[in-house]
Amino acid sequence: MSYSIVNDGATPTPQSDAAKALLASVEDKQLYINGAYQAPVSGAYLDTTDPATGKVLARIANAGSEDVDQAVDAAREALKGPWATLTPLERSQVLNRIADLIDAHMDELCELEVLEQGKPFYVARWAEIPATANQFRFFAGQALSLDGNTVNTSINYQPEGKQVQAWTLREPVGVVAAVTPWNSPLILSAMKIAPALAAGCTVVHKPAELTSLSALRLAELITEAGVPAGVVNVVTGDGASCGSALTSHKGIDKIAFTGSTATGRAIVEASKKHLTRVTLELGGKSPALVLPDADLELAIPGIANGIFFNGGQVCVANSRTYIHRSIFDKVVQGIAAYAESMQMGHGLDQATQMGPVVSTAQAEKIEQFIEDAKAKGAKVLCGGVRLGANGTFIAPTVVTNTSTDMPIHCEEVFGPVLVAEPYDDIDEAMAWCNDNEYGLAASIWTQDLSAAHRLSRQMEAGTVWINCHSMFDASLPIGGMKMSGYGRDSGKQALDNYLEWKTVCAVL
Ligand SMILES: NC(=O)C1=CN([C@@H]2O[C@H](COP(=O)(O)OP(=O)(O)OC[C@H]3O[C@@H](n4cnc5c(N)ncnc54)[C@H](OP(=O)(O)O)[C@@H]3O)[C@@H](O)[C@H]2O)C=CC1
Ligand SMILES: CCCCCC/C=C/C(=O)O
Repeated sequence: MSYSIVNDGATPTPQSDAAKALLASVEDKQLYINGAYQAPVSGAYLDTTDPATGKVLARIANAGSEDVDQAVDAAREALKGPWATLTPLERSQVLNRIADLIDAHMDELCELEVLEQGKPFYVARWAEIPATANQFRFFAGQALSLDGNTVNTSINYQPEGKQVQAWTLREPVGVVAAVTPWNSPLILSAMKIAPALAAGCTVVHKPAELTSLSALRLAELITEAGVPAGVVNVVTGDGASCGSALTSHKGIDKIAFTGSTATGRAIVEASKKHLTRVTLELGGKSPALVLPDADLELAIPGIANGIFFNGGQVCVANSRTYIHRSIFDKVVQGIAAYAESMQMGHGLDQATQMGPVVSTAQAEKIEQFIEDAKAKGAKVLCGGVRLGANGTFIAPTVVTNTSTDMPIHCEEVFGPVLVAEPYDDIDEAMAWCNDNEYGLAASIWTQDLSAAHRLSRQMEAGTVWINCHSMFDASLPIGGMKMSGYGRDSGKQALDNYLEWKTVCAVL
């Protein structure tokens, strides 16, 4: 099979003025602090490029510790009011307005993400950016029901004519550092900013240095919706200086992170100094377990989409699949045919089903996983090649004949690479599913409901899908077990990350 990229990955003309401006000239983008743009103290900037072509789109400010100090000060000041003192209904209305503004700027936000991240337009337009708006809508609803409890205590203290009464209050945890990655920039930012705002917190957001443009635009829309200055601030720059200055800052009360397990560990270390609260949504190596009775009309495209969506750069991607031997050939051939039919191209090309991965470095890393597996005897059923002027396109790949200790089989590749292996015994297959340091997600493909229930209980994963994979909704908590982190984004559970319990015990 020879692979090709439509128009050699050349950039089609975008629709929005914002995207056109990015392609027309290289602007310096500043830090968004206290409701206004300001230059970084150091005057240092980093290039943001289109991964499909390598073209520089803009230069983002590389914030240092003095800039981070200013952003944290602004967020601390904003904590005093009026944001946290608005009524729940007022906060809820503002969150709904943010969602409406995201919808109103849909094409612009999609094109920004496509240009800086590489994703196909349909991924942004039909999944991630609508889901970003829905995070704000969901948490607009949650903002209306931040209830404490009244408590019947057993305190044996009854001064004459008085009684002990106790109750709990929910209060914002304070200033939140939201540190987010490059794979799905806006939706993963919204998963932190929306519940933080619903709880009455203020935020300093540090987006990934590769994909900061859409985060800056979101901050502008948040201000336009009526969020007061200083409530949401954006510090751009590299993780080593800007990210670590933020996550080790004394003025931060809570760190909400999505990204790699290695960086998650560094953040936990940084948080120890001030005992800052941390939630972590980290890497994964999620299995798809296919039983002999699976509906293959669902399973074949479902598993293919579960790994090839967004070029496999999804924390929950089903990067391993264990398929009953009786249907193994049929399933892997079906997935390989799906892979080979995928049109690679620039994300702005409406025909594109798979764009480039985010950077040349990421493409090299993925290529190394494939080459290492080949050298150790793995068989590449399709794909396995790196293409494109910028070397950033990886053809959708299916690999078999691997062993569970090969890096491609047990480590997070974060690219369009599926490991597929046959099994004979379901207990052995379940053991393979759980024999991994990660525990983020899994899927089970069967028409036997009893088996689905039983196996979902055995799976060591924060989310188990049955006859589907990567189904997200703002109402569904997402997060991991084991080395995939702790805490949950999305769902009403996510609000707990941003709220403190206060106990009031009174003699009245
Ligand atoms: N779970 C997920 O959704 C994701 C998983 N990954 C995994 O991680 C691998 C590497 O990707 P990578 O970009 O390095 O991901 P990182 O985890 O390093 O990046 C996530 C965010 O953390 C920031 N960061 C980096 N170092 C620090 C630090 N010391 N303190 C505070 N913040 C920091 C990054 O900044 P900067 O902008 O400088 O990168 C970015 O904003 C991928 O191949 C993939 O396997 C990556 C992204 C998302
Ligand atoms: C419909 C929304 C798609 C969301 C993709 C979320 C990615 C999560 C992650 O990689 O952490």
